[in-house]
Amino acid sequence: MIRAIVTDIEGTTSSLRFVHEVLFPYSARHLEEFVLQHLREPAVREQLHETARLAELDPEDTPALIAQLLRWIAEDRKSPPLKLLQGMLWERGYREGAFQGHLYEDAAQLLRQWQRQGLRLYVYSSGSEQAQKLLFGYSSHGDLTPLFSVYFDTRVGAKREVASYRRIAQELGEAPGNILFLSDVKEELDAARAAGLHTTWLVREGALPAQPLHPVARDFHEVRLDA
Ligand SMILES: CSCCC(=O)C(=O)COP(=O)(O)O
Ligand SMILES: [Mg+2]
Repeated sequence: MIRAIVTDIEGTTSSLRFVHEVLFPYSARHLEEFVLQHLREPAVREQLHETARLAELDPEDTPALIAQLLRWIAEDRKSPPLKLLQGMLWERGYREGAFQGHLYEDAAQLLRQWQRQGLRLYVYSSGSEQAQKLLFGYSSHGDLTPLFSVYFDTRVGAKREVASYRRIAQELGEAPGNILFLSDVKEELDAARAAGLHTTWLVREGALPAQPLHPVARDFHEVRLDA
């Protein structure tokens, strides 16, 4: 019996286009200014040090670190220090009304309905916890943060690793068989299923896979909880 739903964001609750055409370009435009303005803040320094460690750069060479972070944005690398810095700098964009978090109508409707039915709702995204809370807090459907109990990010592990889903189940105190994971990425679903979770593959655009190895849904209305 499904008691908890863990959802991905990009391509699942929210459009790829919003992330790639609004959020990522905003972070690319504002990264240098943000880093230089907040260089002395421990939270920012820590992520610059982590960038230097991962990219084998001099931690004092700020221009090289900024260039590395900009390359990671262009490559859509889910690098934890980049994701944490993006969360920090998107805050201004949301607060100033430069954009709202995109949420599909069906996702907003069904998430509310599932919560009313007594299901526990969680997010698991490569975007940082702060970035996730901003997206749902300043969403096109209002503040949806009260819907979710926990926001998991890459601190629990990478989304294509089986161990990450085992850890999530453990942290939720739920048997994996009571959890449904929603995502648009097959490799994430494969990892979740290998950990014993139920899965549903959101295919919002394009042709449905010929022989899907996971239950498929075009939108949240088609997600089945009787797995
Ligand atoms: C939730 S923050 C914006 C999305 C983002 O930065 C990202 O990397 C999306 O990753 P996901 O795991 O939700 O596909
Ligand atoms: Mg996704």
